Amino acid sequence: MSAGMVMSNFSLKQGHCLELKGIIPKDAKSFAINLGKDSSNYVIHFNPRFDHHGDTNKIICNSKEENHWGKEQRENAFPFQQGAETTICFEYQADHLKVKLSDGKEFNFPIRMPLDTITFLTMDGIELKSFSLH
Ligand SMILES: CCCO[C@@H]1O[C@H](CO)[C@@H](O[C@@H]2O[C@H](CO)[C@H](O)[C@H](OCc3cn(Cc4ccccc4)nn3)[C@H]2O)[C@H](O)[C@H]1NC(C)=O
Repeated sequence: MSAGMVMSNFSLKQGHCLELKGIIPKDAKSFAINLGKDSSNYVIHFNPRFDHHGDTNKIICNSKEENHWGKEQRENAFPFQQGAETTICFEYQADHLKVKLSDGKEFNFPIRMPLDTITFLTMDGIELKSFSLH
């Protein structure tokens, strides 16, 4: 399993997108991408599950404030394959994040805690290939 990657030397400002390309391990049960302020405060926990916690081929999103999880949001779109590369864009807007998937599908996730810029990223269970801000 890919060890967790942490990045904190960037600023995703409102109106801009963060594009991440990553390789999903062949044996992945799930992977997670977290964006926010620090390890206790995520504006989004993006957690595609192949087979984990009773979820099969579902994206689970949530927020975390001072280490407390919020309400989960489940998405049915699931353009992920174990062993393959994927590209995900996170567009930061004032009251939501627009998440754009590699098959062109997209969904919104509400911003539940105000944050001027997103400066913290962790990736678990997926190997980062490229990171770009637009
Ligand atoms: C019905 C009563 C039980 O509800 C279940 O409660 C579980 C425990 O709270 C929920 O699972 C948690 O959901 C959170 C989001 O709401 C996070 O996804 C929790 O995982 C955090 C986490 C990250 N990591 C690192 C990681 C992630 C992926 C791959 C490798 C390492 N390890 N644990 C994950 O353990 C799970 O989503 C929830 N299921 C439902 C249907 O609500």
